[in-house]
Amino acid sequence: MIDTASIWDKCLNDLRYNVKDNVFTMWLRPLSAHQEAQTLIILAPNDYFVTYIKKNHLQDIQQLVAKHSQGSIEEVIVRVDNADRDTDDSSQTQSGSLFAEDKPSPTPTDHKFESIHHNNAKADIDANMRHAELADSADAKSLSYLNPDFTFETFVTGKSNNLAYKACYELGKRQSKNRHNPLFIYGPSGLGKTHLMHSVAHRYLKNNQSFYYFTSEKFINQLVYSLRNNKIEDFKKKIKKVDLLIVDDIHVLAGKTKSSNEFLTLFADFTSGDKQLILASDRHPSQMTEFDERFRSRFSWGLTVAVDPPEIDTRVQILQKKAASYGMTLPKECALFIAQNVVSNVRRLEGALNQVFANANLTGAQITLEMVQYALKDIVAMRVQAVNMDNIRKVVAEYYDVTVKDILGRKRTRSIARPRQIAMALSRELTSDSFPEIGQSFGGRDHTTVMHACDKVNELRGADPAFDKDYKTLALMLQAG
Ligand SMILES: Nc1ncnc2c1ncn2[C@@H]1O[C@H](COP(=O)(O)OP(=O)(O)OP(=O)(O)O)[C@@H](O)[C@H]1O
Repeated sequence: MIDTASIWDKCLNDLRYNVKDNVFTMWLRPLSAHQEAQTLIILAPNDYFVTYIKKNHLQDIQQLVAKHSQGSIEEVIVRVDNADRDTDDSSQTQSGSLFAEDKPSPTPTDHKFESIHHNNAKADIDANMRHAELADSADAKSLSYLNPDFTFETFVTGKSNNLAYKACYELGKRQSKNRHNPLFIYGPSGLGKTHLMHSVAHRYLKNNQSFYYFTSEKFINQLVYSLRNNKIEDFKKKIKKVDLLIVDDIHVLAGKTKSSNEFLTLFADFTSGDKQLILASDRHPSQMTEFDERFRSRFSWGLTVAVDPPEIDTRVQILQKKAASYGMTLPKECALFIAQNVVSNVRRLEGALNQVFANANLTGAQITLEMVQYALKDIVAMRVQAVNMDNIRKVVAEYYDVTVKDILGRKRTRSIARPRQIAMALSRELTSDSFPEIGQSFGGRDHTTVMHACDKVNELRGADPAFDKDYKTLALMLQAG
């Protein structure tokens, strides 16, 4: 029999490579595990950890446990480590069987997390039902999990992702005339490609249409398994029955000749008639040079859409929407601070938000700008960004929704002149530059203009608490950078 410590070590080792370092350090390393009969019990420090692990990592853990225990463990349970507690309150157990339906359990003590837990439990059951429904018509093991939270309703749109959103939304309509086939979505990691594709799949489910969602890795594994067991035709027949085929991370197929050739045969089926194909990749088809021309040209047959890193206001909206979905309130200045410091990846944005909530829950602190700044000090420290006048102008411009060009320009309307004065005052406070140097850097202005700006800002800070708060927020943001 394989011993528990070695199973758990192997799982942790795999998880370390699958998640970001800060997620691993914060959420996974503190877990421990022991075995009771065929059950692996994972112990977490508190209720919030249990909820978080169940929501974000339990499925991966279940798969890894199945792999490393070679089937000797049938169930994984996550529960609070009661070693330090007087009572063994088994009501705090949350479980997820490897093969059967999850068993939702009573909630943690903090009422704010009650709603998260209930939503998750319901979502997990829904997701398992979807799994079960699909398992009737196809091999359940080949199906990736359809994330119940990845829907159009939870997706925040902005300039960076609008086209991709609209293209997917059209596909989700049963009778859409604006279908492009294949739809190819590309962009860097963590920007919502999978979220959008799952959203389409949810709509297909709602319309009683069938689909297959594969990551390329799963597709390859399934293919290899089918080839080894002489079941390749059955496998393809099953896939061809569905209305929609989604293949995530298609770039992973590069260099896998057998798998990519089999994929091409499916490609033909899904880009004709009423069927639909959606592909996602980290780069544009023209940059997929590891694939030969046959693939690259086919990938671009339909519509190719990019998802780019979201703009600051979209990042703020994403944070506030996620916070609301947890039943939490995130003050605007806190959302701005996080969005300012986590710029290019929504997954990391979520990580930062989770870190804030975990911190608030563990310490009982209220969520204020100072608290957020403290909770994210490591993330902020990593963002090495000197406080200089260019940066100050950029941050102030974003905050007040004007452009850097406006700040450097000559317009005197208050909506522009005020941010300009604030940027000058911040430059004076946060850099060692002199009045004349600041004036020079702000479009060649005289030093007296800068002195006047600093006086004005000081006066307004004394007279208007809201103005003072904005100024402090900006100073904090800049210093944190
Ligand atoms: N515009 C958005 N609105 C709400 N949530 C978003 C948005 N963009 C991304 N997310 C969230 O960010 C996380 C990462 O998104 P997702 O997994 O879809 O990224 P991806 O582009 O597929 O990344 P990868 O290429 O690494 O698989 C998810 O939790 C998703 O819900």
